[in-house]
Amino acid sequence: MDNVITVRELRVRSRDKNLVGPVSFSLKHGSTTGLCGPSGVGKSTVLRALVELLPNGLTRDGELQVLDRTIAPGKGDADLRSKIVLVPQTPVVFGGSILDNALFGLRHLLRASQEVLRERAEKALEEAGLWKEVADRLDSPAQNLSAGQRQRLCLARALALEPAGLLLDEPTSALDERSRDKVEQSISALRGSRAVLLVSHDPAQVERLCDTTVHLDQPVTASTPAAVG
Ligand SMILES: Nc1ncnc2c1ncn2[C@@H]1O[C@H](COP(=O)(O)OP(=O)(O)OP(=O)(O)O)[C@@H](O)[C@H]1O
Repeated sequence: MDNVITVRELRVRSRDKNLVGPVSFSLKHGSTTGLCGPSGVGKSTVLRALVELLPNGLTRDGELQVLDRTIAPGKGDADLRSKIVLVPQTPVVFGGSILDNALFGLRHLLRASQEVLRERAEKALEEAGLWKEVADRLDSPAQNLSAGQRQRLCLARALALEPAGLLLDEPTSALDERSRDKVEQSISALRGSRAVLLVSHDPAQVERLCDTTVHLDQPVTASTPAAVG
């Protein structure tokens, strides 16, 4: 199976209004795909649709296939969300330690000894490019990390689940150049091992990190000629 995610004619609707799409694309194992388009066109909404975490009132149709499973609308579950993990634009850091944060999610999904869980979390911190900066303070509060480190901690939390696909929503939009470079290095290192869908407003970043690009156009509505026939 080469494709981790395949999407055909995906649309997101709010009651009778088409908000997003139709859009079709596939994410190949080991490749990084940019998701681009003007503000408000629906990039974040597409990411949420892929993990079946749309806000109340929004529904999707069209085909969504994750690995060898077709996900019917409304049938997303924990299994889907451990294989495909969404890292939101604003890093969510919980009140505990750096290690607690890296383990969050994994603790709920993996029945394993503390030792095994910790190994997985440490590996994920390494993969996210944060290990060297936090190895000597895993028990200190995650809230003390810088914005760039928080973003990489969220990446580590996602990677600890060993997902086949990662959906990254503008992971560097709030960062200075130095922090951005570090996050980009971490994303770059995922090439070959994960399918990554990266929402970015920055064409240079897409050029640096992505193998292919999906351009999201304004939604097709019933009144536009493109929707007829
Ligand atoms: N819960 C909701 N109910 C109704 N409409 C919504 C809801 N959430 C998002 N939308 C609408 O869906 C459209 C797409 O929003 P979305 O945030 O996905 O765009 P975006 O391309 O990610 O924008 P940006 O680049 O500014 O982050 C917008 O018109 C937005 O107003």
